[in-house]
Amino acid sequence: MTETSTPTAARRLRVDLAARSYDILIGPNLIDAAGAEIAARRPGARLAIVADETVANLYLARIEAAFAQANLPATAIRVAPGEGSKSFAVFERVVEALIDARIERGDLVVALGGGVIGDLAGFAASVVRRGVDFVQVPTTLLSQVDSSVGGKTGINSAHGKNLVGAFHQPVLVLADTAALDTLPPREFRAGYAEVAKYGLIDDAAFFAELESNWREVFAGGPARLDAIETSCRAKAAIVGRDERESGERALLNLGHTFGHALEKATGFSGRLLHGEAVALGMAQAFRFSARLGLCAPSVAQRVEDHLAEVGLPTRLNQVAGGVGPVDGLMDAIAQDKKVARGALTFILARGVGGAFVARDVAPDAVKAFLEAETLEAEAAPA
Ligand SMILES: NC(=O)c1ccc[n+]([C@@H]2O[C@H](COP(=O)([O-])OP(=O)(O)OC[C@H]3O[C@@H](n4cnc5c(N)ncnc54)[C@H](O)[C@@H]3O)[C@@H](O)[C@H]2O)c1
Ligand SMILES: O=C(O)C(=O)C[C@@H](O)[C@H](O)[C@H](O)COP(=O)(O)O
Ligand SMILES: [Zn+2]
Repeated sequence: MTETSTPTAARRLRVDLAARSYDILIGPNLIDAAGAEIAARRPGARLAIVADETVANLYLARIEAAFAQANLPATAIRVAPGEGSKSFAVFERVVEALIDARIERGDLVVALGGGVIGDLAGFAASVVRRGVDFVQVPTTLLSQVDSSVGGKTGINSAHGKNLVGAFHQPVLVLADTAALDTLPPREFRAGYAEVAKYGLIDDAAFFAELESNWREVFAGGPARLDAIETSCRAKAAIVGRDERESGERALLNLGHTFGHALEKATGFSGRLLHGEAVALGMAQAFRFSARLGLCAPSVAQRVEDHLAEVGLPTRLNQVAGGVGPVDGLMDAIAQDKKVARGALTFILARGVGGAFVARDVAPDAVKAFLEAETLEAEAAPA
């Protein structure tokens, strides 16, 4: 896709990946500008919009109108909302629908929705005709600050989270911040976990700012826009240096080794949203770091306090229906994509903003930690 100046007034960042570089535009009402933005870059393309039913009911007509105005013919493919759509069955249906719509190599798939849709539609785009380009139009906080950027796409397996997928970068990201006005509070909160993650990884000043100003971020306005931009900038920088997670990109997995195991244990269901699992997983990563003597217990407490203050879960007893036995969690952890020759990798921390990739973490230490966490949950049921 050729680089172009944007027809709309929006904040613009760039993911620098040589021939796969692309823009991230952030601002209100970008859905209405999607036609002009895409036509400026890919005139004459045919589009297939993938959306879940909830997002389709809210925004499909508007984006279709924008595409019609820019003379971009578009078909729509609807799927059920929720993590369950990151499945082989739904993936097959989307792939067949894209082929049926005669989406060719020069055309575009448009992922309109949250991270589920971005991961699913992006993966479908990566395989149809051995790869067609796609555009991310993220409509949740989580997808605007994280999943729409970086090119990880995929679906879940019975063995665990995101175990089938591909690296396939989008050619453009249009984050319409006004779409967040219709997002349910629980979903906004879940997305906030990934915002806080950037502070915890390597930006202590950002985390401190969030501790002071999180209410403004939740309320909307400039603080929210700033938080989205800071998050995208942090992710774009890491992805630009390590597109395929051979090194530092693994830092973006802070909280995810525990979190993905918890998502599997709760059946990839609405009992625990991805962002909620990440919040709990980050609290656990810091408590585990403290247990290993890597950071002070007060640091882990500070992290937990902030996540809890915004209403995110930080302890196992807050997961509706529980998470089952520790052996089930350990099985899921053994399937984590960061495992190398059977050795476990975790993202641990020496402090707020001091995350690092810890390779060859002893399974016995992880198990003992999870047993302690489980005992504590059983002693204090919610
Ligand atoms: N590829 C990556 O780098 C990456 C990064 C983080 C997370 N993820 C994945 O993203 C997924 C989670 O994404 P999510 O939290 O966006 O979930 P989601 O896509 O399921 O969206 C959450 C819910 O909000 C609804 N919704 C979306 N936009 C809305 C809007 N503007 N108004 C009202 N309702 C709206 C959806 O219908 C859905 O029910 C997980 O599968 C996770 O693994 C991927
Ligand atoms: O982009 C990344 O890299 C991340 O790890 C971002 C995570 O927030 C995201 O949930 C990602 O899908 C997890 O990646 P996975 O490789 O552990 O499945
Ligand atoms: Zn995540």
